Amino acid sequence: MTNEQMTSSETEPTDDQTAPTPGTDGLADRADAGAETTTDRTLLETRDLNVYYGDDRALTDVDIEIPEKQVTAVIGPSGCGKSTFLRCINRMNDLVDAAHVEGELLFDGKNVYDDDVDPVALRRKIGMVFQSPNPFPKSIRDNVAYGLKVQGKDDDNVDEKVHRALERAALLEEVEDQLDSSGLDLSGGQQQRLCIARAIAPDPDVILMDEPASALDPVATSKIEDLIEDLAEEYTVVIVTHNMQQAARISDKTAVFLTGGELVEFDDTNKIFENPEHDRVEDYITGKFG
Ligand SMILES: Nc1ncnc2c1ncn2[C@@H]1O[C@H](COP(=O)(O)OP(=O)(O)OP(=O)(O)O)[C@@H](O)[C@H]1O
Repeated sequence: MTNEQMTSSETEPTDDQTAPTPGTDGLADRADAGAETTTDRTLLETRDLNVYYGDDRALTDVDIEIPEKQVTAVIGPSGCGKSTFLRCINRMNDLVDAAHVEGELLFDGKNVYDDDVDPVALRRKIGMVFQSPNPFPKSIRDNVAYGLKVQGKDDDNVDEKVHRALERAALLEEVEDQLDSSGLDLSGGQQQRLCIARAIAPDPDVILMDEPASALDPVATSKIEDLIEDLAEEYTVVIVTHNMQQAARISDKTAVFLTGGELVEFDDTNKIFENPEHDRVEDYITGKFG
């Protein structure tokens, strides 16, 4: 297992994890830099981003500016590159041998593909939640504490941080009396909120979500949607969804990718759904294809 693989949030922790030395990850510490809450400040930006799997291009010349502390939805038909785009943001595509990235992806002005950026540190600042809830076969407490342990912050405050993350993920009330029970004993919706708590425990700036509610029933989905809207007060959220109603309900901005990995339109969600610029986007939104 490589160092990179160890800290992808899907991966089981091991005993030999070491925390990277602060200040050597190539990334600025936004908290220390005194970053303030803003609404339209760009936090993530791509310039001419192209991604290939072998010779096949999955993303084509993508230029986008994703604002801080808002929900950006990424929609489009199957195979248009939504997940590929998401995985570029925290360099999860590094783990795919065939993947090759060209162009720039700036996080707070820094190209995450620069040689001096540590992808492990990057993934702590840009956390990820996957389609199927994937808690570790460990206690609820240890699932949430996992991110802190990897970060070398397994200190006296760990319980307080676990509580805070569970509260932030709207799960604390339901599990407060069973923190030592297995995370796998929770319902699907609770497991997904546990995974969200695990992602936010290290206090990231960005949370990437790849269809986080697609495996859940309507009640659990609704809770996750409420939570996502809430999280955007504190975090920048980028969510891939197949569900256009969900994108319309919870996002501030929507990016529409179409076949060939082309970003065809990116705008305020209301504009995309009520009056898109491009006929192809309108056709997609109105269900004429995809
Ligand atoms: N690991 C991989 N190896 C080779 N090709 C891949 C890999 N992952 C994705 N692709 C290809 O890249 C293109 C974009 O895939 P991606 O999964 O990003 O699309 P998507 O829009 O997220 O699709 P879906 O909505 O079906 O999940 C597709 O043609 C897909 O077959």
